[in-house]
Amino acid sequence: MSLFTLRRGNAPLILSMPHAGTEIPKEFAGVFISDWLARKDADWHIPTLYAFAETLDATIIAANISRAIIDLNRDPSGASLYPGQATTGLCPVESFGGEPLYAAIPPDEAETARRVQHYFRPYHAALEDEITRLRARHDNIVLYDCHSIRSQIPRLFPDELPQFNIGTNGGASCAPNYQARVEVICARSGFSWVLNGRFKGGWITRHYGQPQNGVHAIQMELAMRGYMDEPAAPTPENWPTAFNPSAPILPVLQDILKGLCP
Ligand SMILES: N=CN[C@@H](CCC(=O)O)C(=O)O
Repeated sequence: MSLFTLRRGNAPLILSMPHAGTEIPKEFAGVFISDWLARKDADWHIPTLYAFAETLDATIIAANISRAIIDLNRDPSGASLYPGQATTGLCPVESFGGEPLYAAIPPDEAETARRVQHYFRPYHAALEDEITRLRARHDNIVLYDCHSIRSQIPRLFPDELPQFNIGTNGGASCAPNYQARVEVICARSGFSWVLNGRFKGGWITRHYGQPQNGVHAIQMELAMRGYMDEPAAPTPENWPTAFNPSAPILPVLQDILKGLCP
């Protein structure tokens, strides 16, 4: 089983999809209460939604392994993304909604360290290599971290999430003009949007976003209603729903990536 899928391009644009994975390696058979629960919070259909980025010659790296094994968008030290707020951790022990994931004992320190070595490091080594490769060709590159989440998860946010949630770590992860390009397109799209609202950018955005070194990172958290139906209460019978190939947000995403990759 390959841990991630990599498409190398030559444009100054990398798409990272750390939560695209839905595979549960055999060694985790019986570890979770159910594999459906372990996969429930995946960023469903994200590689399909952004497949058009190949025509821009973007580099695309997408995880194949479920975030329940290890979360590629968390600090490998284990530090919380949002101290004091509800969130999920490096080796999450519960779903976004707070349901316990493990049938028996959750991972201890040694098991977490093993997963970091075996499942976390390879994705980040590949991502770092791609950043280095493209920076050698371009003075400035964009790392666009692709995410999506169900529109309503009361444990994480009280109201329905805006359609487009742009995260730049409070403006620290990219130069102002990159952030502005995305803001302008979202503002004229007619969809709801917010900059550095509930989702400010996870560890990938915060860690790799170094505008002073020509690496501009932006996280885009999409509300899933923009490209798939969302049942009021997901169950194994009704979730995940299919990808909507006529997703109304698709032209907006195309404009955003073209704007970041002129
Ligand atoms: N769909 C995933 N969402 C991201 C959000 C990161 C953030 O909290 O800003 C995640 O959990 O990593």
